[in-house]
Amino acid sequence: MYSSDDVLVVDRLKIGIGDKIVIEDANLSVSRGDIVFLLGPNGAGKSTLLRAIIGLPIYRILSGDIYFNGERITDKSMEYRVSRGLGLTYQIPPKLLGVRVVDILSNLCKRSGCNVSEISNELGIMHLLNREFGKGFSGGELKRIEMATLLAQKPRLALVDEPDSGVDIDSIEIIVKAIEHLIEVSPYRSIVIVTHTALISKYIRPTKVCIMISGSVRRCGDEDLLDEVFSHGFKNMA
Ligand SMILES: Nc1ncnc2c1ncn2[C@@H]1O[C@H](COP(=O)(O)OP(=O)(O)OP(=O)(O)O)[C@@H](O)[C@H]1O
Repeated sequence: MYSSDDVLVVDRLKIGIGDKIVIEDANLSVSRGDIVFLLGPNGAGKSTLLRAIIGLPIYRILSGDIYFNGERITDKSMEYRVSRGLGLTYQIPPKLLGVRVVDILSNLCKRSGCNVSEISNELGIMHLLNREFGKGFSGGELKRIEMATLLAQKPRLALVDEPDSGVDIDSIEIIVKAIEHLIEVSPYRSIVIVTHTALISKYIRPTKVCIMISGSVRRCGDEDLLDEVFSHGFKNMA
């Protein structure tokens, strides 16, 4: 069903949070060289899908499978998946709230062999390094810090959740450069980006656009699908 070129395969995934079914029968495949944009209305389950792929424990896999680089990772821990090279915007555990940004980046760089100053310069966050993670950042500052934590993981495949939301027109160029950098460090030259806006597509052309509605991926196509969404919305795709 899937080709040997596939880097990530999500096969008929059903996800529950508590008693609620949030993802129903979701399929997604990412091949070498794929720049995948995942779009969909609010509450469709896009963030949940990314978090289930990375393996955050509250997202229970009820059925279906996830394969990364040919290996079935459905039952593997988040730590294992990250060690294999999957990366999602860093989710700060509550016990680390209050830790300085520089300490979090240093910790990630120690593992991956990156350079905190280089990454901080790239994202323009040098002046934020000594502030506490999770406290009082503007939306745009937070996005740049999140992108820095993702770059610091040097993931083989980055899953990027709404990098362009709440980001001003000047900062979007910084975010776009970081995304290009993530594609460069990916041995597959692949990435998955959840986005709501056309803003990012002005700079980065998707090779594949997928539409998620009510917990399942309804359609995938080429970048022309973006025009359809921005002209007609998601109504006709349900
Ligand atoms: N921790 C949680 N507990 C209960 N319900 C949750 C939880 N996380 C997500 N959900 C629910 O799962 C559904 C999908 O949410 P999700 O955040 O994945 O959607 P989304 O497509 O990313 O939306 P948006 O575009 O608004 O960011 C929503 O109905 C949401 O309320």
